[in-house]
Amino acid sequence: MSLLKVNDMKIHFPIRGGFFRTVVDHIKAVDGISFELEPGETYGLVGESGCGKTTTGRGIIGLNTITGGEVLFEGTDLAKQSRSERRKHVKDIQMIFQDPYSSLNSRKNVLNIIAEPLRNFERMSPGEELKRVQALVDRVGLNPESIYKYPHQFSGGQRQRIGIARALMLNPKLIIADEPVSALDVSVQAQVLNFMQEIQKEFNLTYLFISHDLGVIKHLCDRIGIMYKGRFVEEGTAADVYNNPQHLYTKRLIAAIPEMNPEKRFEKMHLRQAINEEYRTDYDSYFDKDGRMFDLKSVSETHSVAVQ
Ligand SMILES: Nc1ncnc2c1ncn2[C@@H]1O[C@H](COP(=O)(O)OP(=O)(O)OP(=O)(O)O)[C@@H](O)[C@H]1O
Repeated sequence: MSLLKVNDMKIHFPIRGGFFRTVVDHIKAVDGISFELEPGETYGLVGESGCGKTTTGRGIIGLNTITGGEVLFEGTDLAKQSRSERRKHVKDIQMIFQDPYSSLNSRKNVLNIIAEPLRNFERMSPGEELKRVQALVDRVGLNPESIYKYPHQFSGGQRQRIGIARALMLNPKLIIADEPVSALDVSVQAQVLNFMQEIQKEFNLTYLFISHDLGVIKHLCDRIGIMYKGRFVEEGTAADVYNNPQHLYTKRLIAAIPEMNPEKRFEKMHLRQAINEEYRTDYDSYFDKDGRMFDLKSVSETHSVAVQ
């Protein structure tokens, strides 16, 4: 059984207008996406800013109300459960956020930050709690005395490690990592991602990585879904999506990845130019693999046929 099954999920936000603030339209932030995560798998959700990635993550964890479709966690539809039933599952799904500066409470020390999720779910003696926090602080590579320090006393990479320790505190099955390294220096990004990969087996974790940068996460992911305007334009194994992209939009994301090799850099510049010439003003029209153009509205149907 899949650990997570997102089935035709829709999250529409109402736009209100007029004197009576009636609903005049909707922002279709997520408009019918489907994907599954097997236990132990790493799935990448990739797309440009505003395509609905964060809304998807928040919908799975219950922070955004789902307006259509379902989210099954270990076969159970979370949205249909009572609050107390949902609580049991909510501790199995933890989120790591983009900005380790604002996501940690600056007035709490590391001990209280890391212990907080545990205190919400389990009763434990202060001694036991301290032991667990110390073990996690050690595992994420921070000094034992770190637990009495405050977030501003750490570097960006160290703060993200504190965020990871907090997420691990409840022994979750699924971690949703929303742009976990995009606020960090390039040199630190790889360290944090490598560390996340290192602990995956040890803690039996399944990852949903959310990123605007295919280059950053392609090495980590088993499968990738490419999102555009609330829908999937393409989904497949990371190798297939990266080496054999079927959609112009995916090709464009790949072309945007900075190239370190000077010879390939030139090649990539040409690719970018060619793609830009092929594009009209928007990405709403795509070329399928036979070179036919189709409208984005039909992309989800085309996609579901393609992946069967
Ligand atoms: N609570 C909300 N109310 C109204 N609109 C929202 C809300 N949250 C998100 N949106 C809109 O939904 C769309 C998708 O936003 P979302 O944050 O999910 O995109 P994203 O792909 O994660 O982009 P970014 O990486 O910039 O956060 C955007 O147009 C955004 O303005």
